[in-house]
Amino acid sequence: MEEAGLAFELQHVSFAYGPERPVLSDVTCGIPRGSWVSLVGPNGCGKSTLAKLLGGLLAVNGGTILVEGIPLNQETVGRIRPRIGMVFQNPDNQFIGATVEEDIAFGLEGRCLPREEMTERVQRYAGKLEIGHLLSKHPSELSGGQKQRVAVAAILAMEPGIVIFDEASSMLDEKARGELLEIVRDMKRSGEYTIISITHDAEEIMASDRAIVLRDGEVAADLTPRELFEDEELLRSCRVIAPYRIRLERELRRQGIHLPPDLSEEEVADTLWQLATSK
Ligand SMILES: Nc1ncnc2c1ncn2[C@@H]1O[C@H](COP(=O)(O)OP(=O)(O)OP(=O)(O)O)[C@@H](O)[C@H]1O
Repeated sequence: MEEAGLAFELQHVSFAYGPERPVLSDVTCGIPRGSWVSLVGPNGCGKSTLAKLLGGLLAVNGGTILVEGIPLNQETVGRIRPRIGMVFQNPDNQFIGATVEEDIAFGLEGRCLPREEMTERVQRYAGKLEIGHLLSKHPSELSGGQKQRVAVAAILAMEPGIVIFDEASSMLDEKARGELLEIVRDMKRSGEYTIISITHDAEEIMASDRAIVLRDGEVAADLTPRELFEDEELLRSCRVIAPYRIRLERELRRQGIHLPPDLSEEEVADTLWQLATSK
């Protein structure tokens, strides 16, 4: 693997919270720059712990994490951390400002940016996240989905190259979840970000480039979403349900009907209609 092409390279990473069995015992994997990787696995397998290690919020007990080729350690963490933005599960816990505008500006104040640039960035990222009309609102006036948009705007305004979403959509309703997924899709399309999403959501995994499966403190698999969704044993162990489309394809295969991959919903319906009416 070419080091320069990797946002993260993990070599034999281990971590324990205390003297008990380590949460992560030997994690080795690479995350290419500009890619979108889903981190999946059973509850308690250490996904959030790994996210915190990647974000420099915890330090490894053993092994190495390279961020864009630089070893993450006590000396480099201050330099590396601003490159990495993290969006967490609970939108309420992430709101720091008294208004949306203050909240987006908060992180920028820490960066000591000139006031005009700060104002310009708040406007620009509020516009991108379609929350420009909410800038003067108090968090109590916002829905969960709107708060999560504010959290994303606040992170993106700091212009990180890497963004980690730790179950960021799990507390949102279906509509807000779909909207957040669109935001992440746009981020991927822009080519400006390496994205890591910790998720159990099939749609989200399907939209990503690769899935890294954590189990028993190690990487159990590093594969494409389609490969993951075809592996029923692996899916069960991760507590992930394949998207309806893939489950339908699998059931049809059991009946001897092989649909070509990547058909649109309309094409699937047409193919099934033709099969049904040709008998
Ligand atoms: N601050 C902490 N102190 C001690 N143990 C912790 C701490 N945080 C997490 N753990 C433990 O470490 C293990 C891994 O937790 P972690 O949250 O990383 O898993 P996860 O895969 O993200 O789980 P989930 O899918 O349920 O969110 C769990 O057994 C958890 O109880």
